[in-house]
Amino acid sequence: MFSFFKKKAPVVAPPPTGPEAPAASAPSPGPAAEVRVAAAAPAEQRRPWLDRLKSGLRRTGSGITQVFTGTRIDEALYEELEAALLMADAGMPATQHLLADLKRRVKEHKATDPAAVKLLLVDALAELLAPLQRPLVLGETRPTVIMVAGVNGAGKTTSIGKLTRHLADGGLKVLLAAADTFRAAAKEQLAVWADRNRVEIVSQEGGDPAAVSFDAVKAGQARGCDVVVADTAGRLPTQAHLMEELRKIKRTIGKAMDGAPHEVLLVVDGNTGQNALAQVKAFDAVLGLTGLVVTKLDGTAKGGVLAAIALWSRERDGASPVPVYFIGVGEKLADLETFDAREFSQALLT
Ligand SMILES: Nc1nc2c(ncn2[C@@H]2O[C@H](COP(=O)(O)OP(=O)(O)OP(=O)(O)O)[C@@H](O)[C@H]2O)c(=O)[nH]1
Repeated sequence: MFSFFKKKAPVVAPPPTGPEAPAASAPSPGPAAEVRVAAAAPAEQRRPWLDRLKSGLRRTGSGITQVFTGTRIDEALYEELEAALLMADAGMPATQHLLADLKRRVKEHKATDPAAVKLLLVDALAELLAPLQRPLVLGETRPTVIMVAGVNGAGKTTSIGKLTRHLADGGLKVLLAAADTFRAAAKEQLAVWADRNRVEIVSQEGGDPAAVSFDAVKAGQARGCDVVVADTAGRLPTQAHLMEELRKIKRTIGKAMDGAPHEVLLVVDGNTGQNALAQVKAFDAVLGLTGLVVTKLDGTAKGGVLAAIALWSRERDGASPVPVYFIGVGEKLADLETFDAREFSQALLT
């Protein structure tokens, strides 16, 4: 379970008075909303999630943990580990990074048995993944505008649905922009997930996705929404015209509200392994990503891609790492959770 917790008391601007007050029709940014942070529930409430995460990651983890069932720490063990990490789609740079770091730790701790080395690998992986762990913060502006992109079937709509439920449960007013104007069922899918009573949707079948997003942001401002989430149609990064369309959606959202979108999220299917890393790089080059959601880590043998994303993220040209806000291990509401580097490493390897 995770919730959106209040971080600090609301900063309420005094209502404008006197001759400088803006005309009633002028758009007003309104008072700053309460800042909310996607935060994990207390440890004991998180236990069912940990069990799901552990079982979801079993296929990725088993190949790696098998390396540590022997009795000796020798070059053969490291070679096997290298092969296992590559099989898990960690990629060569992250694999080399982890091996070098692990050897250093083994020396430092004078570890003498494979079980102890495995625990040192948990530490090495947790440290590599740590920069990806950052909570999603909402409410620094009102509305906070979140644009969501990804390839077809990555799990965008499902993840938005789950996220929206958490937001609504946290008492936040959410408006969805069905900017996936290609797929007729996309709007209905959003509506089903998002609890019709509490979440409003701006859509326009067959319309221009940039126009839908613009209207949604304007509607979100006018209706005093806390969050506007724009769901875009799936596309491959090789489809230049569709990537250009994404750029246009982002630009148009910026015209509707200064500084928006405040978050540009990419949803990637963890089951696609190294391909997911290629998607992250390509979408980042076009959009400038602020966060990731990694879905379908259940049942995949390629969950090592998170290590590859972490290494790329840490070396990202002059920019801060792109955090993984949420990971998904199934289709149910409870299967989407905040990402925790140590929790992930432990679930994978122990
Ligand atoms: N096993 C598993 N399935 C998931 C997960 N997240 C989403 N799915 C499923 O993946 C399928 C595609 O999800 P959608 O949310 O429709 O994907 P999308 O990215 O919106 O798809 P397009 O709009 O076609 O681009 C659905 O059947 C989801 O239930 C996950 O974490 N694990």
